[in-house]
Amino acid sequence: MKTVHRIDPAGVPSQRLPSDIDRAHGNGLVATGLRHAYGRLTVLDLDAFTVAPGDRHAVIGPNGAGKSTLLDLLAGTTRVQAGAITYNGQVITRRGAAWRARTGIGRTFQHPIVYPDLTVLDCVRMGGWHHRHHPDRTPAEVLEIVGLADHAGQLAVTLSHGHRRMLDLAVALAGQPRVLLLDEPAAGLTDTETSRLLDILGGLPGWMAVVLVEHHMDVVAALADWITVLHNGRRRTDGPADTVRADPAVAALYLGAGGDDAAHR
Ligand SMILES: Nc1ncnc2c1ncn2[C@@H]1O[C@H](COP(=O)(O)OP(=O)(O)OP(=O)(O)O)[C@@H](O)[C@H]1O
Repeated sequence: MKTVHRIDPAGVPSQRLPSDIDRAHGNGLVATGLRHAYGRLTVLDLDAFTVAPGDRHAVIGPNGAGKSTLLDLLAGTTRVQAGAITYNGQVITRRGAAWRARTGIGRTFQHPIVYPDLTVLDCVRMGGWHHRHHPDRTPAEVLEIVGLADHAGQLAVTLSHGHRRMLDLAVALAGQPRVLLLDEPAAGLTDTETSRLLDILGGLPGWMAVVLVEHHMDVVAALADWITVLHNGRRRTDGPADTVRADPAVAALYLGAGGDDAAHR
């Protein structure tokens, strides 16, 4: 199994230590050979992706690199076409998003979905429905954490963009994930909101693994200890966050591919 993780079809050896990979196999999320295509366009072709407990793993890359597709496949919101996903040693490739959420894989969305008829509190209740009898935290406590306690009775659809993002995070947290997948959580946030987000994410328990897709490098710098760089659906490189962020080739990738100048922020 280890060999699979050390070989990349593009010839880029992963820098993940075998001990990390072993940990992920026993008690984490492991994807191997994920390929995804829309029609004839292959948008993801990833040899391996591992998330061990407590990881703070950022996935970066220019627009269209396949980052959201990867999260969708890990969360089960998109069906796996090729490849395999295991979680805590159990094959979950064919399991749907609701099953995965109940089992501990939570996510937020690049474009949060808001139910027009539900209050903020009810949305969080829905997120934690499978833990309603023995929640680690009540929905009201989760709202307190994300700073939305004063908005509990408000219709979710009336929230500002920044508050919708916080609600999306609250819904995910109410599900008591062991792996939290975050799709551009800082997109469109003000500086104050971003700083609040960093406080919230920085305060997450150490056992919770976080996978962060993000263009804002300051957010990545604050949270990630490991970075995978995707380009055209493939793993361009991965490694410790400081090393990858300092790599001139990574900055060039953003600028050269017509992405924003995120690598410099
Ligand atoms: N439903 C779809 N139908 C066709 N093509 C799609 C669909 N969803 C995504 N794509 C394409 O797949 C590729 C990867 O998209 P994806 O959203 O995963 O990239 P990304 O790295 O998350 O980009 P961004 O940073 O812009 O959000 C893009 O070329 C995108 O246009």
